[in-house]
Formats: sequence, C-alpha cells, structure tokens
Amino acid sequence: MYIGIAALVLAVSAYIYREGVPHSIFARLATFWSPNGPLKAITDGSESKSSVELNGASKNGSQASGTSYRAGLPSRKGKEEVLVDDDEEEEEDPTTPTAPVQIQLSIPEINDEADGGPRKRKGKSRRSDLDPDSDDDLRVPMFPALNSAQRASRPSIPSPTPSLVVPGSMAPPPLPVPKLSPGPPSLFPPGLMPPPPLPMRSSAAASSAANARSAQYSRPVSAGSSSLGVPPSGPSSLGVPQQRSSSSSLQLPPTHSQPPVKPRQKVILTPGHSPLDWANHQKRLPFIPLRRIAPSELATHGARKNETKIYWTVLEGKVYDMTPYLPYHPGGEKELLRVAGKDGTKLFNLTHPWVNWDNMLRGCEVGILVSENEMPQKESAATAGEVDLEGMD
Ligand code: HEM
Repeated sequence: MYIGIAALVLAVSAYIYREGVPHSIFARLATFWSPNGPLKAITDGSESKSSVELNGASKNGSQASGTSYRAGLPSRKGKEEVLVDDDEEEEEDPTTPTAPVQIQLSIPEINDEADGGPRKRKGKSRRSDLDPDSDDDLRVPMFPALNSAQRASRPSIPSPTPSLVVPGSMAPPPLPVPKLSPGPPSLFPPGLMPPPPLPMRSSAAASSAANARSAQYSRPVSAGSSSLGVPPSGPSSLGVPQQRSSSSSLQLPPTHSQPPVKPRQKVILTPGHSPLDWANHQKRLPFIPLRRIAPSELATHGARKNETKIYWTVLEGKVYDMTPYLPYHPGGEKELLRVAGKDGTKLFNLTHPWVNWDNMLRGCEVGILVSENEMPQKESAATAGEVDLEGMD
C-alpha cells in the first residue's frame, strides 16, 4: 500500500518536474471529473475551446496548410494563446516570409521547452503532442511533426542559447563570426571597405612647399576656385592642412625651377649646321698655335670696321676665333657678333650659362688675352704682322 502510494507520488512528482505545468494536470482531472462529461468540459473551458477549434481545423484537411490553421486564430482573440501566438508571429514573420507556418508553429514548442513557464497552452499541446497513445481525440496535432521533413528543412534560426534547442536534437553549429584583420580599429562597419584615400599630399611640408611654388609661378586664379575646377575645400575633418584659397593641392607642380626670363630666341639654322654637324666640323679644323694676344689686336677682329671678316672673342681669358661657328650658332650670327672684338664672358653667361663653351670652341682657340705691358717688345713691335709665340707654354 505505502509502496504504491510512494510510487504514485514519485510518478506525479516526476511528471510535474518534467512538465513543469501542474495546471494542466488539474485541467485534465477536471475534464474527466466534470459531471457533463469530458467533451462538454473541454468546449466550455477557455483553453480547451481552442483545442476543439484547432483540432477541427486540422480535421478539415488543413494539416499541411498553414493558412487554414491560421484562419482559426482570430476566433480566439483576447485569449492568452492568441496573444502568445501573435507575439511570436511578429518575431518570425520578417525573417521567414516564405514559410510562416513552420516558424509559427514550431517556435512555440521550442519556447515552451525553454522557459518552462506555466502557460495554459503548454500542458495541453504537449500532452496531445508528446503522448501519441492518448485517448483524447481533441488534442492538437503536432505540426509539423518532430521527425517531419518540414521541420528538418526549417530555415535555420540562430539560437542564442542552447535552451532553445529541441530536446533530443543536436544544437546547431555556432554562426561563423567574420574574422577581422588585426590592425588599428576601423571607423567603418565590418564588411564594408573604407573609402579610397583622398588625392592630397600627405606631408604638410610638401603641401606647403607646393603651395608656395604654385602661388609664385602659377597663373593667378580667382579666389575660391582652382585651375582644375575643383571646388575649394572647407574645414577638413581629416586632419589635412588647409589649402589657401588661391591654390589647390591638385595643381600640377611646376616643371622648371625658374620662370622663363624671356621667350626663346632660337633661329632656324641652315641645313648641315646642326650642333652635331658642328661637332664633326670642329674636328677637321686646322691646329692654330696659341699665342699672347693684346686687347688692341683683339679689337681689330670686331664686328665693325673689320675688313678681314675674322671675328674674335674672349671667354674667361681665352681668345677664340668664332668665325667658323657663326652659321652653327642656334641664337643666330647677329647675337654672336655682339661680342666680337671684346670679352663676351658676361653676356655669354647671362644668355646660356649651361652651354659648355670650352668644349664647343676647343678647335677655335687662338691664344690668351694679355695686357699690353705683358707683350714682349719684339712681339709688340710685330703686332701689325704675324706674331711668333714660340717658347710660350
Ligand atoms: C661664342 C660662344 C657661344 C657659343 C659657343 C654659343 C653656343 C650656343 C648654344 C649651344 C646655344 C643653344 C643653347 C640651347 O639650345 O640650350 C646657344 C643659344 C643661344 N645663344 Fe649662344 N653661344 C655663344 C655666344 C653667344 C653670345 C655672345 C650670345 C649673345 C650675345 C648668344 C646668344 C644666344 C641666344 C640668344 C641663344 C638662343 C637661346 C634660346 O633661345 O634657346 N650666344 N648658343
């Protein structure tokens, strides 16, 4: 007797512990103890009424149709079951628009297992679902079944806690977390590429230097605009130094270190008088023995009153006969004759200091310029004629 009672108590305790809803037991007992019979008690009860309607809907061949199943829900408006279903439906609809029925019907079962709260519907649905041998014909069918293909093909819903997993089934694998590359924290959300860097100079010094050069040599531009049509940049939030309104960092740097002093004055040389032709012609010039040349002699080879038509000039103390070079001079013969009969070093360097005159006129050198006092007597006496410079270094 005691053993039987103890076994019964243990069984009831185990059932309550497992189900967690003692109210369902009382409702079930009240159903069978009702004087009007089990069916009337069920139809009168609020939670049992839903079972009848739902079961009726399922009997109309709507087990496979979620729409017909949902059509019965409005009749239970205002009841707890409806509120619970609506809340769960709102959670699932945005994520599973194509299979609303599966989500709606399967999630409540999972939640019931998870929270174990004393919901009225929990005991009824679980009793009818998990007890296939029950003699209650009004139980709500499990839809979809636990081992159905629909449940297996149910869209994966990320389960934050393992308690949402149906008992007896494996927990879904954790969602893959996108690996972020190690580095400085990015200001952009993961998965999005940062915008390309702005085409600006990274160095403030380079930027300021470019601005200085541009402001000095570039064409004047109106304030607030650049030569490239780029609108002026306002206060920058990227830490880029502010540009002056009269210049732009997009402006091309100047390709020369100094502005051109004057336009080019190159002349069109006659054919066969290119710089390369002069280089070849200079090699064929006869050797002229060097000698001391006084300023008075140099003056006789000037541009004016020169009947000899031989033109000399002096570059850094060396006397050159520039007559053969006249047709090869890119600046023209007229420019070259400006220094005939005198020292042309200053004018030469003012015009083209980059020209290697010493190499170009090597074969045209006739002597060195000396003062009148440095000339030997016999040489001074012989200035009108040929000068013998034998013995000179
Ligand atoms: C006597 C020695 C001289 C030699 C060997 C010489 C040689 C040259 C050479 C090689 C060039 C071409 C430079 C270049 O393309 O960059 C040139 C250009 C020129 N030279 Fe001379 N030159 C001499 C004297 C002079 C003198 C004395 C003047 C003027 C008074 C002069 C006026 C010019 C001018 C105006 C140009 C054209 C510059 C330009 O627009 O590119 N040259 N000369």
